[in-house]
Amino acid sequence: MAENVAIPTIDLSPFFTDGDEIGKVNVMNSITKACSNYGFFQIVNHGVPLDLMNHALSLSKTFFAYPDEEKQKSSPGLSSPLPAGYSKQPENSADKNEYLLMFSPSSSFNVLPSNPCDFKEVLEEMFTHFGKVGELLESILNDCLGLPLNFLKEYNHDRSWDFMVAFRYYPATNTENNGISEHEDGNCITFVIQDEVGGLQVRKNGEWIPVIPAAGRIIVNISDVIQVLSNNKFKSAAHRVVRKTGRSRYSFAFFYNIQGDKWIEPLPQFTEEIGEPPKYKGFYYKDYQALRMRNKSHPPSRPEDVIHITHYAISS
Ligand SMILES: O=C(O)CCC(=O)C(=O)O
Ligand SMILES: [Fe+2]
Repeated sequence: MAENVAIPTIDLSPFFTDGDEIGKVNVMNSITKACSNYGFFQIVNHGVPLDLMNHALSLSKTFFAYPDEEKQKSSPGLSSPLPAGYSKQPENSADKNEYLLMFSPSSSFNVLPSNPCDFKEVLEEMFTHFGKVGELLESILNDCLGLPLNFLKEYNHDRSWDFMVAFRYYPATNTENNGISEHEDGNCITFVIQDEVGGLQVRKNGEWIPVIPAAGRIIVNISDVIQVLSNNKFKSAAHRVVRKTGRSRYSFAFFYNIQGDKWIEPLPQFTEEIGEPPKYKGFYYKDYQALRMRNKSHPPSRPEDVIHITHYAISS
């Protein structure tokens, strides 16, 4: 494993400072480079208060330490498109974690815990802050890709499919340390904070690079939708979580998403306008989501049968 290769950390403060145009261009160049190479970077000065992130991680530890009976008071409702509420991976799952999933604070699907008492409020605040970071990053990516002003904002204006997950990964055993198997995310842009235990790893040029935990940093990864829209100009990052022995690991992931009825295909700016063939067939996002959910509910016995974005790839 490549211990000495760091994931770039990018300071977003120029985007919170009036008139720092040179700073903005520098940030955009760094983000363009990270997204073109392997789709992963970290951000600081992103607008999410450090106290809030620490408080959220600490309340999450309190919540997951409750007996199952208490946690299961937040079990998901049946009609929810994703299991909003508390769930545990089934015993036979390769992934060893339990999690609490929520949609936007205004969603009627949410089943948020009433204990610890300020957890619900802190989760909702986290969601709102992450949503703002999502909008900021989307507008930066829009400009990095050279798309018309506000193109992605208008194309992806419906925020109802965004969701956030608080995770607890169990300590590794002597024989087994998989927290989440290698994957790419299906949405647009993912934001992750992890506690000091660490364990998130990114694949770069065939090597696994650990993302070293650092308070206040948000890890950003480009996901499949952006990879398809940009016809592979920006890469959807392969990553996994490896568990450590002796300690549980806690993290939050925010999935800045796109509404299911959206048609996703490589944009003309990256295909016909530059004489490049599209690398993907178009698809409705909800169909891709359904296939990905099926991977989880009915895991194929052969790894090569797991559906990835390559399912829509056009072979050249
Ligand atoms: O817990 C983490 O650090 C990352 C989780 C993740 O990759 C995912 O849920 O897609
Ligand atoms: Fe992921």
